[in-house]
Amino acid sequence: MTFILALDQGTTSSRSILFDRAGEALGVAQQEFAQHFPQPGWVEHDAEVIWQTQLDTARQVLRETGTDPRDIAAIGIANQRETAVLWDRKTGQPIHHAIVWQDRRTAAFCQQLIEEGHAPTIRRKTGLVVDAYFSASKLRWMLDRVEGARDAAERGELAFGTIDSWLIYRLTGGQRHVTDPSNASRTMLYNLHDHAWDTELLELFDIPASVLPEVVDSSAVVGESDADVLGAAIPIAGLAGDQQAALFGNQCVSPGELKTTYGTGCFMLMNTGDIPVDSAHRLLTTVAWRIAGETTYALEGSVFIGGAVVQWLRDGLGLIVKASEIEALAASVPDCGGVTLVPAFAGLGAPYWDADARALIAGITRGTTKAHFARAALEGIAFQVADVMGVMEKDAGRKIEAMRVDGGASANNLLMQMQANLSQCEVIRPRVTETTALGAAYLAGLAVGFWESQEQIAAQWSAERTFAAEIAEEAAEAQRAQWSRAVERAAGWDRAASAEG
Ligand SMILES: Nc1ncnc2c1ncn2[C@@H]1O[C@H](COP(=O)(O)OP(=O)(O)O)[C@@H](O)[C@H]1O
Ligand SMILES: O=P(O)(O)OC[C@H](O)CO
Repeated sequence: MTFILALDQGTTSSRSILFDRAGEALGVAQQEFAQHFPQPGWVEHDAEVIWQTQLDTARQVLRETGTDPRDIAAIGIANQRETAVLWDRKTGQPIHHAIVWQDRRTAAFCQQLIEEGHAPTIRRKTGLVVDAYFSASKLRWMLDRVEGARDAAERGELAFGTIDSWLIYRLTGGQRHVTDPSNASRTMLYNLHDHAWDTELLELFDIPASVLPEVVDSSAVVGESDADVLGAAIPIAGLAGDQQAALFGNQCVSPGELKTTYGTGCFMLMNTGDIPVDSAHRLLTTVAWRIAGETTYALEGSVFIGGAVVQWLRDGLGLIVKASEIEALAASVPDCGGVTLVPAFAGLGAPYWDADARALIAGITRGTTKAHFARAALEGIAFQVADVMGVMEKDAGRKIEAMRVDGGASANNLLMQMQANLSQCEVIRPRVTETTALGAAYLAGLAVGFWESQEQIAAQWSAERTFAAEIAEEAAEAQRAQWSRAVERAAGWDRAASAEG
């Protein structure tokens, strides 16, 4: 048994990566898939397409590397989190498009929960801020709005899952309906302290317990792939939300270690060990992983729009053809020329939690060019991450001196330098930036003895490049003050768009 197959099901693409025992990626297959925006603020995926693209890429990577599926020791899965799928247990068919984590359709319902005073209880039980981001209100919406769904659910005919559950259900030919605590802790239905679905919350969201998956460890054999799917029955032995998988893959395994993943969104997670630390600044308390029944927790700052702003410059404005072109365009000007871009396309996440904020570009003058827009877009990503780091430092009670990074947009040197400047810390990029897939592979490989210990894995991590701050603290503070003025103007912009449709 010589390989681990990692499935990295992200917001914009499905990827399959084959890893060897040295933690090296031997092959990668990737497919982007359609994003559906049926109404302003709504974001959906076709769950069937998610499955098909994931399956195609898995088959492709095996084919292209000439790998016999019998040589795969285990499958590990990392997935976009919170995105809710509801399917028919008998047919295995989704009864509605998946409602994506970025979707704001349930913002009004969440506001109502806050006004009714439920936020403190929800926070205490789940570690989450009440927001449309999480799965519970999305699931409730489907049960209420899809004809016949609630009755079918009451009869036990429907299954709910985040993307991990959905993929495992399909991989096992409908045999297994499971999730792990890192994913469960993003639903707003999972009690962090009881390590179980919470009856009171199920009642509050009007969710029948019959739709829920069984919660299993993040690193354990939870089933086998159906032999017809990949050509052999392969143990499925690792599963985690993609951000937690990246924390593991980037080897932030000791308390206090943190990373930020720059993908569609940006997610900063700090390992807090076996303590579910409560944030005083609206960061999320979340499960990092559960191994052999032992839960590790993390504090998280979630930024909804990261690399997605680069996609918008590419697809929405047509300023670039490929995402990677943004670096040269942005570097062609020495600064943003006074332009600030707040990319609040889907509201603002941590630390603002403002569902009604909308994007704006401020400070445009007659001399503004597309290069200034490109540079302001990158800075907008870095400013948001700097905001999150600011509150993470307050919660941690110390200055953060260094942060590991990963994800697609971490390849951008200019962005990483901006981050080091604005956050006044070292930004450390590892040799392998596919840490999400690697984390899932490690979780799976540990469960089947492919890797013997976490120590063996830790030895595989190494830095590729470190970015140190090149501007003085006062200059960083001045830039951040300007950013804050722009954020104030984006705040609460679109109250109407959040009305529940
Ligand atoms: N060189 C780059 N500079 C800035 N952003 C980039 C660059 N390359 C890719 N991206 C952005 O990174 C994201 C893809 O990263 P990835 O980690 O694959 O995301 P996800 O897992 O969310 O699909 C896209 O939003 C893309 O626009
Ligand atoms: O698809 P990504 O990598 O941007 O991750 C999305 C997050 O899991 C959403 O919480």
